[in-house]
Parts: sequence; C-alpha cells; structure tokens
Amino acid sequence: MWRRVASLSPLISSSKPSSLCSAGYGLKIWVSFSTEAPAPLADGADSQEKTPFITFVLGGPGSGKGTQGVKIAETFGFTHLSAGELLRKEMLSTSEYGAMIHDKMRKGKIVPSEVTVKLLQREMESSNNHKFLIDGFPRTEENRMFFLLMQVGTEPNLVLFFDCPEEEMIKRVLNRNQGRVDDRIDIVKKRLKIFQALTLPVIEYYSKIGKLHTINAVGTVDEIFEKVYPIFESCEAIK
Ligand SMILES: Nc1ncnc2c1ncn2[C@@H]1O[C@H](COP(=O)(O)OP(=O)(O)O)[C@@H](O)[C@H]1O
Ligand SMILES: O=c1ccn([C@@H]2O[C@H](COP(=O)(O)OP(=O)(O)O)[C@@H](O)[C@H]2O)c(=O)[nH]1
Ligand SMILES: [Mg+2]
Repeated sequence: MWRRVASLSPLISSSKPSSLCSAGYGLKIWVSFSTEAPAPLADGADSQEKTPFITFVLGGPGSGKGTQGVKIAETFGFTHLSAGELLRKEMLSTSEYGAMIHDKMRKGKIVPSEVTVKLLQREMESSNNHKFLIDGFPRTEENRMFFLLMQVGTEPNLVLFFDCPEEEMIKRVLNRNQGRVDDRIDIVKKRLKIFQALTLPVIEYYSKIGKLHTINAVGTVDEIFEKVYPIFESCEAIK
C-alpha cells in the first residue's frame, strides 16, 4: 500500500498550456511498503518516489467508457476505477451512504462529490499502482474541484472524451442488461440532459487547458480501441 505524503508545488495555477500527455505536475507520492505506522520521511529518504498518472474517461451514458476503460487498463497497466461501479458497490454494502446513493442513482442524479471522491481516494491509496484510469468522473465542475482539493492538487494527465450520438447511447444502454436501476428510457433521457448541462462544461475545461482527446465513439469496440491506442502508446510518461 502506498501512502501519500503530498507536497504541492504551484501546479494548479500554471498558465502555461500543458502537453496532451503531461508527465509531472508537482505532486509527489512517496511509496512505502511498511505495514507499521509510518515514520516521518526525511526528504523522501529511503523511499521510492512516484508521481501518479491519472486518466479521466468521460462521455455520456452508453458511450463506451467502461468497455474501453477495461481494454486500456489491461493494455497499458492502469488500475481501472469506475466511479459508478464504486458507488454501486457502496450502495450494496452496509454503508451509511447506501440508501442515499440508491436514491440518487435511480433518479439519474449526481451523488454528492465528497462521497464519490472519498471512494476514489480510498481505492487509490490502497493501490500499489500509480497509474489510474478513472471512468465516469468528474461529472460536474464541483466533482472536478473536489477531487483537486482532496487529492492535493492532482490534475489528470490525460482526459478522454467518447463522443457518441444520443440515439446510439440510448440504444446501447437499453441493451446493456446489467440489471441497473438507471438503465431505463426515462432515466437515460434525464442522464443525457445532466450530461449536457453539467459534464460538457467539464469536458470543455479540459479542452481549454489542452488535456482533452475526443474520440468518435461510433464503430465496433475494436475500431474505437484502435483510435485510443496511439494516445497511450505515444505517451512516454506511462512507460
Ligand atoms: N463500440 C460499441 N458498439 C456497440 N456496443 C458497445 C460499444 N461499446 C460498448 N458497447 C456496449 O454498450 C453498452 C454500454 O457500454 P459501456 O461501456 O457500459 O458504456 P458507459 O460506461 O459509457 O456507460 C454495453 O452493453 C457495451 O457492451
Ligand atoms: O462520479 C459519479 C459517477 C456516477 N454517479 C452516479 O452513478 C450513475 C451511474 O454512473 P456510471 O458511470 O456507472 O454510468 P454510465 O455512464 O457508465 O452508464 C450516474 O448516473 C450517477 O447517478 C455519480 O453520481 N457520480
Ligand atoms: Mg460505465
């Protein structure tokens, strides 16, 4: 398990445009494999320094985030974290948040940022990996800001957007057959509206700061992965 002893350098307010596959951005992670209570580290001595590499995968419901996320994670060694899956797992547990998550999901609404970010953070902090592919998050500007705050300034290195026509997304979601409470036509339409109103501004933000890769999500799974592959293959920071 790695533990995070974060130092924040002036990365958030950098006005320089970042590259499409940026490597470091100031946050360092000191990896420690000890099971004992951590002793203070002297300038990272006796520790292995790792910088997290974070990819966000965004797109409307049914655009293929999960499907491509699995393939990217397998091929390029990422730990795949689906925000929706983490929330569904939490919902089925005895968590104090279970009923609230269920209520939000079945209505197609967004779960409060602190809950989702806490779940993501828990997974990240208990992982030995430093490469994370986070699928279906951030869905709102508030989500984005909350992650930035909780992760002490961790901005993603890469952001993918699976751009898919609404009719295709609706067709895929209604054929998904995973027994989800929100895969119903009325709720999918609501989720699409929320995507337009709240998630598209997040996508635009990443476009503005030069981190966005837009992928046309129409085609077979393999055809789409062929478009995704070169983005990661050309990224030295993940090797
Ligand atoms: N390129 C594709 N063409 C057709 N169906 C797809 C494609 N990619 C994914 N699917 C299917 O569409 C449904 C939604 O995909 P999923 O990966 O769960 O999307 P998301 O996570 O964006 O909601 C799933 O049943 C999946 O098998
Ligand atoms: O960061 C997130 C991710 C998901 N959700 C909730 O979980 C549902 C399903 O999300 P998921 O990403 O699994 O759906 P997908 O887009 O893959 O169909 C969403 O509609 C929201 O209710 C949320 O509130 N915040
Ligand atoms: Mg999904």
